[in-house]
This record gives sequence, structure tokens and C-alpha cells, in this order.
Amino acid sequence: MTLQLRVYVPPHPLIKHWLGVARDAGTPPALFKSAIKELGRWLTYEAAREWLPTMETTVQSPLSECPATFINPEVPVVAVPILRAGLGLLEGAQTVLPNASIYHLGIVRDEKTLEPTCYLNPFPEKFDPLSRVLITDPMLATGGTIMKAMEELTFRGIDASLVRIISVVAAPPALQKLSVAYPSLNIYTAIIDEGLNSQGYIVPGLGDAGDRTFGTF
Ligand SMILES: O=P(O)(O)OC[C@H]1O[C@H](OP(=O)(O)OP(=O)(O)O)[C@H](O)[C@@H]1O
Ligand SMILES: O=c1cc[nH]c(=O)[nH]1
Ligand SMILES: [Mg+2]
Repeated sequence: MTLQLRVYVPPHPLIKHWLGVARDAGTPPALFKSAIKELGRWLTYEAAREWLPTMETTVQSPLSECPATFINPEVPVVAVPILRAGLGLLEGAQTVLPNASIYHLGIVRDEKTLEPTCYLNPFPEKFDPLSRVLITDPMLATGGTIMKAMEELTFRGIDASLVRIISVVAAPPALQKLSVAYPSLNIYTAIIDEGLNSQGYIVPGLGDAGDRTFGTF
């Protein structure tokens, strides 16, 4: 598979640790949710590098004036959790990006056809084209869901190169689709798995992320 887009798998011990906890079928929902939150925190930290806009100024230290760099408050930072499972990652992301505006995007895939349906879209008609957008969705499987999310954003003026996707497990079909449609996109994931089973679940994956987060088995 040839990928043009940039897919980062940060080699961080905390990311590996929480991925192991999330993968373990014996992990109960409360701990699973904590693991996903931690992954959201560290993946967002990694994704923010060279993405969050900064501004240069000076501050007066107790001893003298010195240069200082701050996050530029004029550039909108937008987080888009894909319901339901993206909410767990969002919790961690918000610890890194406390001032982000949150737009909850509801997309569910049909369990038989695997086709995504959007049931909640609170987006404005147009976003500020300079907006930095973080999409949170733990599972990139067939890619139907994430492609729909990208379509809804780019249609409203978002530049794909300013989007960061954080996911826990990404599979080749999703990465292939994103690569063809959005070559300038950047994805941060805890792992890239082998592929999908006949029901569209990622193998080895971690099962149904939404059900495991919210205890709906
Ligand atoms: O790449 P795809 O094949 O489209 O699958 C990935 C999507 O499937 C899951 O959501 P699901 O539809 O189960 O909704 P949920 O989060 O509400 O459980 C997951 O959270 C992703 O959003
Ligand atoms: O493995 C998968 C694939 C899609 N959605 C999930 O929650 N898990
Ligand atoms: Mg689900």
C-alpha cells in the first residue's frame, strides 16, 4: 500500500501502555474509558506539535524583559468528536486544548452494510478557513465514517492540511481512502493494525469502542 498522507505512530511508552489496557478484553468499561482518555491526551499532545499556531511577544520576568511564545488566541481551534466513541478521546484532548470549540458530529455505521449515516451535524455553514481542526475517533476501519466527517468539514471551508485526526487503531482500508482523497492530511494513531474481519471489525483491534466505553453490550 502506498500512502501519501502522513500517519504518525508516536513511539511513546504511555501510548503503548494505554493501548495495551484498551486492547485487553478483560478491561472493564470504567478502566477502558480511562485508557481512551489517556490516549486522547497523549495523541493530542503529539498532534499539537507544528499545528497549534503561536505568536511571539515579550514579557517582563522578575529580572528583565524577555521573549515569550504564546498560543495565538486569534486562530480558532476546533475539536470534532465523532459520536459516540470519539467522546472518550475528546476528554483527554480537552486537557491539552482547554479552549477548543467542540462540535459533536454524530455518525453511526450500519452493522450489516457498514455504510455510515450522519444523525447529528451542528457545524456552521462556513468555518474560519484558518481553523485548526482536531477530529477524535478511536477506530478507523473501513474508513466510511472518517471520510464522511472529512467531507462535512472540507465542504464548509476547512483545509485538510490544517486537520489532525487522532485515533487509537487505524486499519489499511481507512488509511488508503484518506490518502487518495486528502493527501495533505495528518493522522496520529496508537497503532496500525492488519485489517478487518468479515463483520468490518479491526483485527486484532479492541472490539467495539463505543460499546466498551459506554457499557452497552
Ligand atoms: O471506519 P468505519 O468502518 O466507518 O468504522 C469506524 C466507526 O465505527 C465506530 O462507530 P460506531 O458506528 O460503532 O458508532 P458508536 O461510536 O456510536 O458505537 C467507530 O467509533 C468509528 O466511528
Ligand atoms: O473494530 C472496530 C471497527 C469499527 N468500530 C469499532 O468500534 N471497532
Ligand atoms: Mg459502535
